[in-house]
Amino acid sequence: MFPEANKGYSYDDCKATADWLLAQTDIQPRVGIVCGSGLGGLAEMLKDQVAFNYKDIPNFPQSTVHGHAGRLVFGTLKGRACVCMQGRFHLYEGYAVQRITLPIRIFKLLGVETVILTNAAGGLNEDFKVGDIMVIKDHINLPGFAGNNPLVGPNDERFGVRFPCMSDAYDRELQQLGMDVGQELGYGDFLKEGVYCALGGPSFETIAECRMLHKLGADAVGMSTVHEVVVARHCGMRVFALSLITNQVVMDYDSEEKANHEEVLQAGKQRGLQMEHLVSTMVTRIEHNNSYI
Ligand SMILES: O=P(O)(O)O[C@@H]1C[C@H](O)[C@@H](CO)O1
Ligand SMILES: Nc1nc2[nH]cnc2c(=O)[nH]1
Repeated sequence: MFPEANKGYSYDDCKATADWLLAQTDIQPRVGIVCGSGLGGLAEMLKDQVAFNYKDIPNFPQSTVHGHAGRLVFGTLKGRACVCMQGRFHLYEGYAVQRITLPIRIFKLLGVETVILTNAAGGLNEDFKVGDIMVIKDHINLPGFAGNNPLVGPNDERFGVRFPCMSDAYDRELQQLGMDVGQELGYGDFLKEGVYCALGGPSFETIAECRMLHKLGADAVGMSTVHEVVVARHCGMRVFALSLITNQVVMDYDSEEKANHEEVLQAGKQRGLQMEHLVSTMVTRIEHNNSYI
């Protein structure tokens, strides 16, 4: 009934992977971080690192995209225990959506309560500039519209309910905290809020598609994150997510601009440090405020 590739990720399989990891580190993370394209530098900030290459972790897929190192790093960020995916998986790599979201369930079984995700995205909102950081307030899951939702298949109640609510997908207190921390750090000029829309990729959008997504209410477009968010919310973890606007999408037939992965990685290099600083400061504040954790 379900594709072969989706088999083998039962609760027990996820538990086996989580237990395998926990047996090799004393770090018990409460915060799980997923780094987007070119944004893996955050993992380097972790102290007392215990790192695993994805190829060595039972059941883990492999990273195949430039800018996604393929390491799971445990460590502490300003004293708080974290686990960080230095590289994520995408639909366009050929993995089933249930497979690319497996690490999120492993986060849950490791004891993670809050998930922080970053991504690189194209700006649809005409007020956005390259280098802007967008606090994600909501998403449009276009692969999900077509039935490609990570929760398709038998539901295991140990993870969550059959029909999870998504109207509160992005934790409102964490969004506010993100905006406050960004202002305190002096990022006001390039800190935005908005709606992220995910497509399957790997082709970038046509002009007509960008115009349509803009009309639908999306502020930024990418190829990830929403599947991870659905799985994180299904199993009750809180979510905070940031997009780095790495390029302006092309909306005009007279434009000579062409989206490409190199400019995406380049924008990550230019704004990476500020993204890392925002996330690490968020992590500190989550620790200091018991209402968040
Ligand atoms: O993993 P993210 O969503 O940051 O990666 C984006 C989407 C594509 O994988 C890639 C395009 O340049 O960057
Ligand atoms: N789909 C999509 N993903 C991106 N990731 C970074 N920029 C873009 C973009 O313009 N479109």
